[in-house]
Amino acid sequence: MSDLRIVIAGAGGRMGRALIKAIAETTGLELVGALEYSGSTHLGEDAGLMSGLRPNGVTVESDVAPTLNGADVVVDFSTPSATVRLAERLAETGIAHVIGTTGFSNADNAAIAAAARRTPVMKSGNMSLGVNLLAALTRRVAATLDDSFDIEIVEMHHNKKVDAPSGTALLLGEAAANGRGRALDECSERGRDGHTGARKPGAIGFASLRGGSVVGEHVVIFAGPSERIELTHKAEDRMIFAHGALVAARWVKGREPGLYSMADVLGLADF
Ligand SMILES: NC(=O)C1=CN([C@@H]2O[C@H](COP(=O)(O)OP(=O)(O)OC[C@H]3O[C@@H](n4cnc5c(N)ncnc54)[C@H](OP(=O)(O)O)[C@@H]3O)[C@@H](O)[C@H]2O)C=CC1
Ligand SMILES: O=C(O)C1=N[C@H](C(=O)O)C[C@H](O)C1
Repeated sequence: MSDLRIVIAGAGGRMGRALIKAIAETTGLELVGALEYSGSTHLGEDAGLMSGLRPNGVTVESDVAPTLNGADVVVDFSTPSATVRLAERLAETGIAHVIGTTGFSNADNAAIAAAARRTPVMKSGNMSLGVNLLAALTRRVAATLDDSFDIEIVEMHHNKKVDAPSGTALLLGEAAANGRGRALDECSERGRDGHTGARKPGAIGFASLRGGSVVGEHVVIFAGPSERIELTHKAEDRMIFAHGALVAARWVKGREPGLYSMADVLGLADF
């Protein structure tokens, strides 16, 4: 008997398959649907077999409406445009939405916030406990040190990642900006190249490296006069994101409509 009926969106991707495995390993969770886009080569496959498991009788589909039938929550690690479309559909149904997708534009974020006025949405650029604790620490350190400590965020990911900076780097940047009492949009410096001029005081800089099979590494650097603090997180297995997303799925079911973060789920909002 399951207590949570889950649909995975982006089912054929690296995270989709990790989530299908994590659901199979977790008591009380049931996979009731697996969504992919209409041109996907995975359509019609058994979701268990696709994920390296035994067949589970759930077929990968592109048709959203029947797949949602009876679901409590959709866990979505797909693409920004697919996630925004799904958020609009879920707002009509009241089914909860856990969003791990990254790479959203400001317009995408506004559309998701609008959907969250009608259904509960938990959205985070990183679902791991470690990164969300790192974000809380980053906010505290940024608030403690003044602008004589420059903040730079460096991330490295595998060579298949399509967005930069990573969602996690942006989450850490938001935390740092929040600690300094600023909006990230007003102080972020991205993609430096050529004659950039000296660094602006109070800026938050981002650098992205891509290569090999790196699951995800983030360093927040506070570079001051003659000393430097570096806060680091290294993800060694993407199952940490899958397990975090499933904790969020249990937490978000039955909440009031609203846009929640992983800090809410983990009780770190006032850390
Ligand atoms: N928040 C977090 O903790 C984490 C977030 N992520 C983010 O999750 C997202 C997915 O990552 P990852 O699994 O590595 O990437 P993948 O490219 O492996 O997976 C994305 C999947 O979504 C599919 N897809 C494309 N369009 C649609 C659609 N319209 N409906 C449903 N599925 C669709 C893709 O199909 P196809 O390949 O055929 O195009 C693919 O199977 C990224 O944005 C990534 O940054 C990743 C890890 C952790
Ligand atoms: O694409 C990935 O792989 C990851 N994406 C997320 C991000 O953009 O930060 C989370 C994690 O670092 C892995």
